[in-house]
Amino acid sequence: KLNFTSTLGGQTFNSPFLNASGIHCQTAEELADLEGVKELGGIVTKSATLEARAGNDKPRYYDLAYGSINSMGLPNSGYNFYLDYVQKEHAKPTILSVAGLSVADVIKLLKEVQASDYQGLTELNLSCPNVIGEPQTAYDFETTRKVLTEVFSFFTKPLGVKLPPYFDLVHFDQIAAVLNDFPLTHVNTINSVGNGLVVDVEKEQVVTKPKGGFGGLGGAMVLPTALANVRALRQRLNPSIAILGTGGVTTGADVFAHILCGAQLVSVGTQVIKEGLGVYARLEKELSDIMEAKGYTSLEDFRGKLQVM
Ligand SMILES: O=C1NC(=O)NC(C(=O)O)N1
Repeated sequence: KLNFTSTLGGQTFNSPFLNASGIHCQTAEELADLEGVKELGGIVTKSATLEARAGNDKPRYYDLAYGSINSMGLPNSGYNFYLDYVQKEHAKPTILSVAGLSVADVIKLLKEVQASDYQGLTELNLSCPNVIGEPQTAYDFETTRKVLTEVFSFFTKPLGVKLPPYFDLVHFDQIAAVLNDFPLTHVNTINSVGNGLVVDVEKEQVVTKPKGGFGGLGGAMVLPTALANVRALRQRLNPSIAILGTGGVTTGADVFAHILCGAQLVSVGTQVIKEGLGVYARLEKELSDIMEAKGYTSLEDFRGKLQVM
């Protein structure tokens, strides 16, 4: 039997698989579905904002052979719904994803989480690319430091951050220099590759309505970017900060690659939309087969051990 267990923020995850925040985790029904997926190690909520949001105009999601583009705009039921949900009894650990449209909103939201009885993990989404007029906070290193300084002046529960992809090695150095100054349990990397554009040549038109068709990219096409961000941050962050790998997972080999680059847990988003929640059973089987073929019995046998030439 393979050992898939790991601990994070005081919680035990019996499997390395997570749902990517935003995919099949916005409503009570979707969250109940996730509870029933035995291969899932934990449940991540849709990023919650102070007030409920309808999100951007539709169509705001489009499926591609090589991935997806989305411009959802943080549609969610408001943080009270998700904070109530995560405080209920669950067979799996939960990660409460939260997002603020301003620093003040983030502080107000996290003060409510701190004051609640919730003992699980919280993840601050600093990287949504789709709120019209809002920047991806984590591309502004000074603001990120400012936000985390204020948050950790009162927040004592397990907290991670969801990061956008970076594309410049100097930017990996700069964001790591900020994050290493705070007692984070984890970073979750990557969020979608922001502001891509898909064109329907036959119609001579964009495929999503918000923002003139600009949206976050996910799925197979972002795997190399996701792996680079997992690897670069694993090389730079304090060992006390775990890495959750998100982005581009369609096969067990992709899960293996994320873990080889340093991921402790691995999220699946676009592929859940394409294949349904049965994808987790397939990924677990494929990962297990790869591990057995290589003689590995535990994720620790190869985590973070990517070889360079
Ligand atoms: O952080 C986010 N990343 C995305 O790719 N989309 C959602 C959204 O637009 O709500 N949020």
